Amino acid sequence: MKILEVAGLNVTFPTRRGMIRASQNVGFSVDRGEICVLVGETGSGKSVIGQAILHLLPKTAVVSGSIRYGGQEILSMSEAAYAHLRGREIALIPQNPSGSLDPLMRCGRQIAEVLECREVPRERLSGETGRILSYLNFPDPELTAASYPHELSGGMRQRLTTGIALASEPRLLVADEPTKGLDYAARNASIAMFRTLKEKRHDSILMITHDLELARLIGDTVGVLYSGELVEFGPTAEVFEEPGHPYTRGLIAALPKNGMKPMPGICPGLSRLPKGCYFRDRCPHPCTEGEGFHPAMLDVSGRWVRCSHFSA
Ligand SMILES: Nc1ncnc2c1ncn2[C@@H]1O[C@H](COP(=O)(O)OP(=O)(O)OP(=O)(O)O)[C@@H](O)[C@H]1O
Ligand code: NI
Repeated sequence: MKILEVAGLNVTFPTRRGMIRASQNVGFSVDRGEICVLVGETGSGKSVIGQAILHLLPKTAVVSGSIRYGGQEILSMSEAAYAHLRGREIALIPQNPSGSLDPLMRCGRQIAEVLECREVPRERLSGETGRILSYLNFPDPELTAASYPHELSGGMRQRLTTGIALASEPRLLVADEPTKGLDYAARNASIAMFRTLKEKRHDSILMITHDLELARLIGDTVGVLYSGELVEFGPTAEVFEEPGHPYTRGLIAALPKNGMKPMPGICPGLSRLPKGCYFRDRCPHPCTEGEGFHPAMLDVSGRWVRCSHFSA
């Protein structure tokens, strides 16, 4: 059962430097209880997809395509109608936790406040707050509940914002770079938390990250973005074991554990994309088709790859 279905999503920003095509014909879906991870280098259009799902794109953005949540079209929904979904049904775990935490309120209270908004009865408040805290991988949840945000580490603050998002019982969580700027230990704590959410609560999560290893560790499915479009999408284990697109192969080879072999070249600018294959200039095996023909996403038994040479 699909909770999220994105189809033919285009997001363009008209600017003085031309049209920036931040998202092009993006399509993928997320099943209930599944973690889907979108990866790609900076500027590849990851956050724009999250913003489109959350109705957070700036008014200047030109948007087309379809985003369905639980079968209901939400991309064209009015702001008034969408306001009923935001936070309650679809919640964002923001990249910067400081902006969403109240510095003057104890951490446990910040979760309890959201529960109060949902009219959770008084006698169940502390139990419910404790239950949410237990998912967040804090060494001492009670101590954390009694602390103020400035007394927590950056990683703990990030996990607390996830707890605040969970308190409204959303059915879909969108996490934009939840591990950005965290050190090794904090990143591992965050990964453990997302694993718990998946295993114990069966949360449906769309995660946006540049961290390929994070995708491998927690994603059920992974989508690889390049210059505003998906070049590969499929079950995580399959994509990592047998990447179908040369860009995915390059990303995997560039991981530290694989010898950190950098990919030569840079991606083309989003305001002057070439006519054919966007990856052609960097491709180790550039084909003649890719010169003038833009490859479509090919579906080979549930794996989607945007390369004329892909076959399973
Ligand atoms: N409001 C905006 N106006 C103009 N261009 C924008 C706007 N928001 C995003 N863009 C452009 O759209 C492209 C995609 O941006 P996006 O933030 O989705 O990238 P990203 O993959 O999330 O990168 P990062 O890893 O750095 O967060 C970028 O080229 C960016 O400059
Ligand atoms: Ni981003």
